[in-house]
Amino acid sequence: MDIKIGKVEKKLNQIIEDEGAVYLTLLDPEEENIEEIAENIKDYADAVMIGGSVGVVNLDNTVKKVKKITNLPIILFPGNVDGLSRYADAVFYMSLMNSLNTYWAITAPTLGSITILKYNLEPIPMAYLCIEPARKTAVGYVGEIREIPQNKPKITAMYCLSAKFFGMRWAYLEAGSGAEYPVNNETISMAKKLSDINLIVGGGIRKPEIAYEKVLAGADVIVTGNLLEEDVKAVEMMYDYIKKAGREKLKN
Ligand SMILES: CC(C)=CCC/C(C)=C/CC/C(C)=C/CC/C(C)=C/COP(=O)(O)OP(=O)(O)O
Ligand SMILES: O=P(O)(O)OC[C@@H](O)CO
Ligand SMILES: [Mg+2]
Repeated sequence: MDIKIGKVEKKLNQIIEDEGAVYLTLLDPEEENIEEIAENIKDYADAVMIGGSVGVVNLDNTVKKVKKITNLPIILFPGNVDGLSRYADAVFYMSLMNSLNTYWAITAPTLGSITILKYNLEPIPMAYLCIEPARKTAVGYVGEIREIPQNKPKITAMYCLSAKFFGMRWAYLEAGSGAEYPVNNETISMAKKLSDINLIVGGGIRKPEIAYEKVLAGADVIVTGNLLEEDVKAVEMMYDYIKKAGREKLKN
């Protein structure tokens, strides 16, 4: 079997090339007003991520609903092997590289691999790196992480380099959903410079100015989740700032 870069990943790469930055919104299948969120993000998000650390139910229905409303690519963001749906387009095929438990680093993705093949989902190979303050969030607890400190940016950068050497094309710098503060700019810029892997940054990004800074620091993709659960109209300004930073990055 040939491993080819699939349609969704090509689209993300194309947006990075043309616009300098991608905006992904994360929807939690647990969320009650999923339709309202989908309706509001459809003109701004480049693609939709769907997933949760705990309590994932009705995933198929959620994916179908979001697909019908938005027509955007749906990328699964599985919190475990049950986070897969045949109705999605792609899946972040992720290893939580800094987990203390090999289950999250390799067993869960391995157990999911056969389902991904059978469901014909496009796997997007990604290192999932949980950075301070992720330990205090759901993913830190569930994923049994060995938290990477923010004042040691080189450690994160080395994980990104390692991911690249392993053949992964993406690294997700995750401060944790609902994090008190996001991954700092120094960590992002060192990770990008050392590894030049496609960088996704998320967790605790609530202000467009902050997303703007993260893109200029080296993030290729910005993810917001909780923000839109709290104020769905915030999506427009978030989009504007991310794309503005993307254009500036392309100029330099
Ligand atoms: C590739 C396959 C099949 C599985 C990979 C499974 C792995 C490695 C999971 C890593 C550990 C984990 C629990 C990840 C969760 C990622 C995720 C869906 C986060 C979304 O945010 P929540 O943690 O649900 O946030 P809230 O607390 O805001 O709801
Ligand atoms: O919910 P927030 O804090 O935006 O985090 C989004 C994402 O990084 C979680 O995996
Ligand atoms: Mg959740």
